[in-house]
Amino acid sequence: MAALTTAEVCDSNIKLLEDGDLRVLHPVFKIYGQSRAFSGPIVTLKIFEDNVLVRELLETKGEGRVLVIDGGGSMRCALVGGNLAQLAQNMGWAGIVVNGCIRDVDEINGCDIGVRALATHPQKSNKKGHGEKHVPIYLGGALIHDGEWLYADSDGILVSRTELSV
Ligand SMILES: O=C([O-])CC(=O)C(=O)O
Repeated sequence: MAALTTAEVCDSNIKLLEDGDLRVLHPVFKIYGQSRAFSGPIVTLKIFEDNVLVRELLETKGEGRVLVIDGGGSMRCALVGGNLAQLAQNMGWAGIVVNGCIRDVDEINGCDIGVRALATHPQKSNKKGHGEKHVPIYLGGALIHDGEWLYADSDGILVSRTELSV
């Protein structure tokens, strides 16, 4: 998205915003990772304090996709750490957005992906494997479907029903 900022997208797509085809996530996410601006097709994941499925997805080829994790906003453990961020980078994911916490922030900030999360937490999550992949999730005030497109930069995060032309 080098040539296109989220602000410009908002300014030039008022109709899409009104219709809900383009949504702005609430400004509650902090910015981590080397990539301050990133975009790609969304893979959704719904989990709660259990990150086994995060690893399962990040072990597949990212192909420029963005993993969007609804972790229920839990402030009690981290769903992504340095190892998973490194894995995401190695597998070609563009970014990870977490409605929840992350840890190993110094390592994550060294990874060549974009990461957004609510906060940091030093404790790891459960490892039972509970959760659902590719389901609709409600995150940052927006309903998000697997396969929609995410655009993030320093100003915010957009979700679009379709790919936006850049
Ligand atoms: O494995 C975890 O639970 C998360 C983590 O610490 C990492 O990715 O390094």
